[in-house]
Amino acid sequence: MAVVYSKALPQSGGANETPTRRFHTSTEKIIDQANPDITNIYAALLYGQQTRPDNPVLGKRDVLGTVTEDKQVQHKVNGKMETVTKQWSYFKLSEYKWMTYSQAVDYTTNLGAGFRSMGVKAKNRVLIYAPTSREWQLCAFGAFSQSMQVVTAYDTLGESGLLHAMNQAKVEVAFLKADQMPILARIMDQIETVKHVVYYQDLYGMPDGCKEAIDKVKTKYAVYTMEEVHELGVKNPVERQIPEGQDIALVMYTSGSTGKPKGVLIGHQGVMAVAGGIHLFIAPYIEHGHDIILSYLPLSHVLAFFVDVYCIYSGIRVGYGTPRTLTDDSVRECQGDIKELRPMVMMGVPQVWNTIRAGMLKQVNNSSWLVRKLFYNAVELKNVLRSHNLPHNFMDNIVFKKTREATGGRLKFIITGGAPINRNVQKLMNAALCPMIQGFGMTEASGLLSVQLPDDSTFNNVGAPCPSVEMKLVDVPEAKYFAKDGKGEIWVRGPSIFKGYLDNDELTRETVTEDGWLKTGDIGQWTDQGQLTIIDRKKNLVKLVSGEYIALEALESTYKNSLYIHNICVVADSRMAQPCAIVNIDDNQIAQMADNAGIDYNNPSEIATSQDFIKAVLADLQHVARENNLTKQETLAAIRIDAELWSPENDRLTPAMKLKRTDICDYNQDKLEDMYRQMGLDQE
Ligand SMILES: Nc1ncnc2c1ncn2[C@@H]1O[C@H](COP(=O)(O)OP(=O)(O)OP(=O)(O)O)[C@@H](O)[C@H]1O
Repeated sequence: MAVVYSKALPQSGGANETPTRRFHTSTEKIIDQANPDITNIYAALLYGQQTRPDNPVLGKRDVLGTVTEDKQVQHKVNGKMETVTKQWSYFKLSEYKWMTYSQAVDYTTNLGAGFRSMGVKAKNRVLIYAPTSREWQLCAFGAFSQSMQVVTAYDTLGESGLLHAMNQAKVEVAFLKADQMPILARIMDQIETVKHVVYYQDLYGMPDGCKEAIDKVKTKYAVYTMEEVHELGVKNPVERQIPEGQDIALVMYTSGSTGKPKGVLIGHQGVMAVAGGIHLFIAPYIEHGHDIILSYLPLSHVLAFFVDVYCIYSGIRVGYGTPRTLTDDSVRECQGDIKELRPMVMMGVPQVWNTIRAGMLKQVNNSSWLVRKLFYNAVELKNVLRSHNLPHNFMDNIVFKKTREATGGRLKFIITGGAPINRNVQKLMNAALCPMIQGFGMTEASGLLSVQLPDDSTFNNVGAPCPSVEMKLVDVPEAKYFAKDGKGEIWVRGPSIFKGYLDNDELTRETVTEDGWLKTGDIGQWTDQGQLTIIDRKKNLVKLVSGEYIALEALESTYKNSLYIHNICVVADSRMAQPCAIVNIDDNQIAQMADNAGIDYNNPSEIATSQDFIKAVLADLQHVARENNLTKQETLAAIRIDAELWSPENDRLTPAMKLKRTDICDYNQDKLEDMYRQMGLDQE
């Protein structure tokens, strides 16, 4: 009999809403804390210290140096191949060095005492503007040990965003990596409330320009290294001032996919309710005190943050890595983070998995016909066997040995979230690596709202509601989504819901109802097994000229099946009968793709605008549409290519790797207008 992952509460639901559903084993009670009675984030670390004091918990690699290499790149110029020399620099890293629970408690207690002796008090705010690292998390726990609040700012955030976060949140202390100091130096005259600046640096040192920036910052602020603050704490010990559950832990800014990031007030108990909820169902799949997770996604994003906290609480070691050093190819004279750490669990946003998939398929597609056939059939077979609960791991040693070894060979399951994952990507990862589970989360819910279990072999869903929330679907009449058909906007309620937006009560009232339901803005549907499927986001539903709605994100996820594209932004409005798209193709790969498609060109810089190449890519995308049974009105009518790789650095993606639609359209205005002309649309 099929498992039912969530259950409807009796006597719930109404004319415009589905019954309320909860995780199948917690229909009586929503989980509101981690056990035993852990309602604040610092207590999660203390719990680890009490239960496994000498177990390693936080691991990092030191940067030992850099290695610069010349690379010969082939380019076709005026019909002739030319070789250009480019310089690339790579990090050389140490092995992982671990801090035990006891050491982490001592260090953060001293750091908190250090903050206190600088004059920082409970409820004051410490802004962390640094990449994901052990230092990031130690600073956060140091602040929590004295009931200070942490304000998060993505390390890729530009000057204006950083200034906005610092001034809006009335930050007292700014904590940075030395590399970020030049940015602080540039905006320091406009910073209003900061009194102290604390920085850390790599063992190897800091990049050019940072020392001068630090000197400049010192003219206005008291500047300390992290070690100096720690030493201050050692010399001036004070009692820890552990927060209450209802205290605010974080001012976390959303990723900004729908506009300006909003400052979300997240409570300690909210995060620990999520941790308690996860523990209820994930504990059987984990070897606590032994398993390791690789943490490399931005800690300023809720997804990475709550997973780290859960791991610290439950005894999963957290090893820090960076997107720049994950694989062996990206470092020198050492192994990449994945192979060095050999994690059992790893998390990623769909963009990460899409890149891994493209790498795998490139290798497979370059092999002989027989190997290709064997590989693709094995992917299908392993998924089928898994879905019937039949033995399938024997295939790992025959077909998937290489792909598994590339990720250290110990992965038990991988987690994807933050945006929809393509079914084919999930299928491939299930087979070539290990089970991939999909979660659905939101900053306003302290992280997790729903997630699949590791032995759930179904696709196109984000699992059951987390035991820390209850959920219902509510009519969205303008888009013709009705609860009576089992569809509607996802509303959630529970202890993990946020405490409001910073300085924006009006938006808080619009987002949370008086009786505590958070309106997620996402459109969902229940499966027969009680899992949630996300059909789209309210803001990304677009009405076509026919009056029908199309779901942009869902379409993008489908079109990513084309191996031509690195990323895609589907564009539609009420003048159109069919959508069009801006397609992002990596300019390092475009020449190879054009060669494969037999397209003639004189210079690679011409390919993105070559009509023949555009036609070839569009034809492939239309083929993908047919293969996936998209309707005519969901099929792309035209495309244009943007060959500058979209990234958070060039403002085309949010730091959580989601599309920044407005920015993408602004940067490609000419291309859009050209496409609209081709589609016979009036210019607005
Ligand atoms: N597995 C998933 N599938 C589809 N969408 C997802 C998934 N996980 C998260 N999301 C989307 O991410 C949203 C939450 O993201 P986050 O809190 O980072 O802010 P954002 O919505 O991206 O940014 P902003 O609120 O500034 O526009 C959810 O509301 C949902 O739309």
